[in-house]
Amino acid sequence: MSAAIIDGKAFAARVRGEVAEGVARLRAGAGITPGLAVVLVGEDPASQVYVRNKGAQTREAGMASFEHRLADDTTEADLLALIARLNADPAVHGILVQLPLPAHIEADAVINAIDPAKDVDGFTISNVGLLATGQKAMVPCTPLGCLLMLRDHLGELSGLNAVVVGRSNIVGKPMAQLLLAENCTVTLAHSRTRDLPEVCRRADILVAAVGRPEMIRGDWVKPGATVIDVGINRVERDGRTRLVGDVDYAAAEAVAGAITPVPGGVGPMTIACLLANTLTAACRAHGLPEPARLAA
Ligand SMILES: NC(=O)C1=CN([C@@H]2O[C@H](COP(=O)(O)OP(=O)(O)OC[C@H]3O[C@@H](n4cnc5c(N)ncnc54)[C@H](OP(=O)(O)O)[C@@H]3O)[C@@H](O)[C@H]2O)C=CC1
Ligand SMILES: Nc1nc(=O)c2c([nH]1)NC[C@@H]1CN(c3ccc(C(=O)N[C@@H](CCC(=O)O)C(=O)O)cc3)C=[N+]21
Repeated sequence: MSAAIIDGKAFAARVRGEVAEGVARLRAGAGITPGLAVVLVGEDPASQVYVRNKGAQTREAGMASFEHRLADDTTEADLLALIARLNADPAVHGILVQLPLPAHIEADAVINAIDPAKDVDGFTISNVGLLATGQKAMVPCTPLGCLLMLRDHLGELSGLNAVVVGRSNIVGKPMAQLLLAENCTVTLAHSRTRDLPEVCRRADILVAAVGRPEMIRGDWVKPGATVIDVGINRVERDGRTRLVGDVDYAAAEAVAGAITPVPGGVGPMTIACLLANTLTAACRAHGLPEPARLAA
């Protein structure tokens, strides 16, 4: 039996459609246009692709997009001054600072300078704390996208064994929090985990967020499991650059019950959730009802 393919690209298009409807209602009803500011420091080519995609999709959803591209040698003080301006700008409802930042800038200081109400990435300590304590927060886009796909595919998640491989602040840890809030039994695995294949084989839900091309083999996957592949890895194959995930897709697909492809899985959902969070932030800023279906 081969796995159902969870079509993140199609799902993301649906989510963006719902966001666009919400934006149109907000503009017509209250005269408010949600605005997203994206800040990119330096020239990282992958980041440039994402920033371009985000800008185009933001405008397509009827929102305002403000892009700030800063030189590699921008000082932390200049970046903090820009954040302060964006915090104070009523046309900006969401602020995203593309990571990683250059090494001479302290990323935590920059992130925590963002007004939590505008922190559409959900990376500030305030939003992290709200999520961890089960309070209303801005939820990080990648884990939120994974959760929406899991709910859509599985319905009820309660009681399932979930294994998240990777414990980063931007993916692994918030993913674990969201699955815990869904009453999964959560294991958070990482580079020091003993016998990772055995740990993975216990998973009804396996989320891979490692950054190592095709590390998760087919025989690490429990038959029938739902596999969410967050990894975006560029590899050279047959003289061409290709995008592969953290999961050996061909092998896992033969065992899993369902699996997300790379590309066309988690990536497009991340951007769709960023737009959803921006709409949510705009609604909250004006005390208006927010789009419940697009939240955690
Ligand atoms: N689709 C999307 O929208 C997004 C995709 N990504 C992609 O997801 C992947 C992960 O990103 P991110 O979370 O930022 O990565 P990080 O590099 O911040 O974290 C990687 C995690 O994987 C763990 N790890 C590394 N090697 C191993 C190993 N051999 N066995 C088990 N665990 C291991 C690390 O463990 P330890 O903590 O012990 O070092 C760490 O916790 C990347 O491919 C990235 O490009 C990221 C964000 C969004
Ligand atoms: N502050 C911050 N927030 C982020 O959310 C953030 C970040 N920094 N830094 C980098 C990572 C990575 N990330 C992706 C978003 C979309 C795709 C995406 O759309 N991927 C497409 C393919 C795109 C391609 O061809 O490269 C897909 O998987 O189908 C991928 C990766 C967000 N990140």
